[in-house]
Amino acid sequence: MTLPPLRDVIARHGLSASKALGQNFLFDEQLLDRIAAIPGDLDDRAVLEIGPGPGGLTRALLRAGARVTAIERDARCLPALAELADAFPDRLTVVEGDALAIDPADLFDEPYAIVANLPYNVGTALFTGWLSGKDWPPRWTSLTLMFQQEVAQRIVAAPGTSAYGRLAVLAQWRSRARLAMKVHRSAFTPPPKVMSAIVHVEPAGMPEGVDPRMIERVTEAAFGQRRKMLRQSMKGLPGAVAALESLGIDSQRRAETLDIDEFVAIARTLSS
Ligand SMILES: C[S@@+](CC[C@H](N)C(=O)[O-])C[C@H]1O[C@@H](n2cnc3c(N)ncnc32)[C@H](O)[C@@H]1O
Repeated sequence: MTLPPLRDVIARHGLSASKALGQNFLFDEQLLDRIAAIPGDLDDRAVLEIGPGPGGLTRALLRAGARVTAIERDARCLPALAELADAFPDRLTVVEGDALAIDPADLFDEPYAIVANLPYNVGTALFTGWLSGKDWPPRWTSLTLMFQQEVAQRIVAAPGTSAYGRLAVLAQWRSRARLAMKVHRSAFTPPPKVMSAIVHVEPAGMPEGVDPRMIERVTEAAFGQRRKMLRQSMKGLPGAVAALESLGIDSQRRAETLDIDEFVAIARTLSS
C-alpha cells in the first residue's frame, strides 16, 4: 500500500510541531519500520501507541500487522490519523485525550504491547506508573519507549555506575530492560537538543514476598542520599538498618553498590 510521504501529510494538515506538546516528529520510514520491529512479531497483535502525532510510527506498526489503539492529545492530528485508519480498515482506533488520564486496561480486553515516542516528562511519568502496578505480570506484554539517551541509560544501568538509581531498580527488579536502539537527534523534525534512545522492557517473574511499595520506599531512602553510607541514608526507614545487618549487607556501603537482588532482599525483609 502506498501512503503519502509524512512530510506531505504534515504540510497538508498544517501540523507545525508544537513545543508545548513536546512534538518532535520522525519521518524516516525505514527507521520507523526498525522501531516497530523491536517488540517482535506484531502480526495480529494488539498495540497501544501513545502520542501518534501525524502517524509515522503508527503506519509502521500497521505495516507490521498490528491492530493499533492510539491515544493522542493534539486534536490537530486527528484528520491525518483518520486518513491512516481509512488506509488500514478496522486496524486503527484513535482515542483523543491525555494518556496520563486514561487507564489503558479500559481500552483492551486482551494483552497488548505498548509503543511510544513521547515527550520526556510524559514518558517518564507513564513508564514509572506502568512499572509500579500491584498486579504482576501486568496486562501489557512489553514496553518499547523512546527516551532522552541519558534517561534510557538510567533505566538499563548496572550497579556501580553513576547512572544506577531508582529508575534502574524499578525497571529491573521484576522486568528485563534493554537499550534497543540509539536514535540521533537529527532524525527528528525539529531536532531536539539531546540524543534519544529506545528502551525495551518485558515483564519477568515477580520475586516472592515483596510489596512493590516497599521496593520504592527502600530505593527512595537509599538513593535519596546516594553519596552517604547506607547506615545513614536508610536511617529514616524503620527497620532498614536492622534488615541490612540480618542480611549481612555492610551498612558502610553506598546505595549504588547494591545489586537488584540485594534491594529485593531488603524490601522482602521489611515487607514481612
Ligand atoms: C515526540 S512526538 C512523536 C510523534 C510521532 N509518534 C512520531 O514518532 O513522529 C510526541 C507526541 O505525543 C503527543 N502527546 C504529548 N503529550 C501527550 C499526552 N499527555 N497524551 C497523549 N499524547 C501526548 C504529542 O501531541 C505528539 O504527537
